[in-house]
Amino acid sequence: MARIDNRSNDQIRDIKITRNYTRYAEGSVLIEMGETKVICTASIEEKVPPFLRHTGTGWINAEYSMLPRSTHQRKIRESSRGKVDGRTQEIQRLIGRAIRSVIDLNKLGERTIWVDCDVIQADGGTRTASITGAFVAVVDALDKLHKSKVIKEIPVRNFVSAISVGIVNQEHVLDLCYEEDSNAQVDMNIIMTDKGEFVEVQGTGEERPFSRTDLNALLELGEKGNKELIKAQRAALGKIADDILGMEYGDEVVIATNNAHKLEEIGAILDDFDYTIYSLKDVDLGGIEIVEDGKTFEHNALIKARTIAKLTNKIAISDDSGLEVDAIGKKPGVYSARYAGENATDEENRQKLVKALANIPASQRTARFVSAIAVVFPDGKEFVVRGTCEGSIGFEEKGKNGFGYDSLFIVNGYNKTFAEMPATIKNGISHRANALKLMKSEFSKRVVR
Ligand SMILES: O=c1nc[nH]c2c1ncn2[C@H]1C[C@H](O)[C@@H](COP(=O)(O)OP(=O)(O)OP(=O)(O)O)O1
Ligand SMILES: [Mg+2]
Repeated sequence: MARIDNRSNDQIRDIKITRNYTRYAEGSVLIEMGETKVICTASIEEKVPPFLRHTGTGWINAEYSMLPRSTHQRKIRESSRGKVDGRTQEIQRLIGRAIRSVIDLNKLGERTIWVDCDVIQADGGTRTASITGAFVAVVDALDKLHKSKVIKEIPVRNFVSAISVGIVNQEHVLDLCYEEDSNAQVDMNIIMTDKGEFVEVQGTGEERPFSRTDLNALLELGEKGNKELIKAQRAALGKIADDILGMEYGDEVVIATNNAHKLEEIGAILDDFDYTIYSLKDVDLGGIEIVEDGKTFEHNALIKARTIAKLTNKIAISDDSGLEVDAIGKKPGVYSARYAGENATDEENRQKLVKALANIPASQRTARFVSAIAVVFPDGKEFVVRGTCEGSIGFEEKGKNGFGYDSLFIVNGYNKTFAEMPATIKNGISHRANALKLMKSEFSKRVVR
């Protein structure tokens, strides 16, 4: 049977979230779910209820009300009646619990956020719309506190939203309007986080009991609806949401290097990295020439990753690395690959280094490998980290493993060159390993999976 507004059973109403709707509150949102419209504000008060005084912990309190003419018949103001009715009590407690569940109250500090949800037009789902809208208002209020440096970070652990589901005319439907709500056999409100976890499920067999199969179907609908609501919250909050949640970028990365040895090492070190790793060959860019004209490892790494992210529209990870030898003013540095000239082989570079250091005594042959790892995302966001490995330069080559300057680089504490070690040892202690470790931790802060 068709729904009264012709939606499919699993379709939410049009949602619109307008931020900064009124002027004075720290957070102010108009949320519209179809014909249901609620103004949600979040106001900061620099004190807490008595039970939290001197604990350093904050609080969030919610109030809810409906304007007299938000409904078909005028509803008498609670202030005129002189008391808050049971339904209002229940709803405002629900809103408070939902918002508190995703906020780190310790990090909020000793202050209260007052959430006010005022329904200006009711067409079903006012409590769920209130929660979805209030969350956005609270984030805006917290963002203001953060921007004015009152709090060190925005203490939001998760996004939270709410939607109604129910059984109407024996069918499972999502996001009931008033007409459907008043004819529902089963009525349920589902509050969920962006992680797909439940905060609260309130379900009632108003007209008849419901089965486990019904319940499963309703939860399924609730999950779908909440996903869409959280998408709308994210879109409304833009960059603030990205900073809290990180970005979603898919699960493919390209290693932006033409050096097969580096590729192998990076692949081995990123063995536990939960992404599908591609090389330049896999994306048909093998052999691409990128001009590395930066003055630092970091800059060159960014140049390489930016180019490949742009060409592939995937996350690009690059490495720019080299050797800093103290006795010759940290040379060859960013010129390590071209030390003996443009297109020099590893062999030629090593021979040049051995000659340049011929008269330098053992004690003055200290050096370090440096690796800058850059990550550039398809939308242009980027970061770069640096790892190093300390050692010294031998008088002659030793060992057969590895590549580049490995046979000349004696690792501190090992008394062996990188070329004398198995790859598994090198990949646990190298400049590249150290940089990639930092990369992984920065990466996970910026990305949601
Ligand atoms: O673990 C290492 N063991 C030995 N040598 C190393 C290492 N790590 C970097 N190196 C040397 C090789 C090259 O002479 C230069 C990197 O130059 P660099 O431009 O970053 O790499 P590359 O041109 O070979 O490949 P690409 O730019 O496509 O990533 O430092
Ligand atoms: Mg290069």
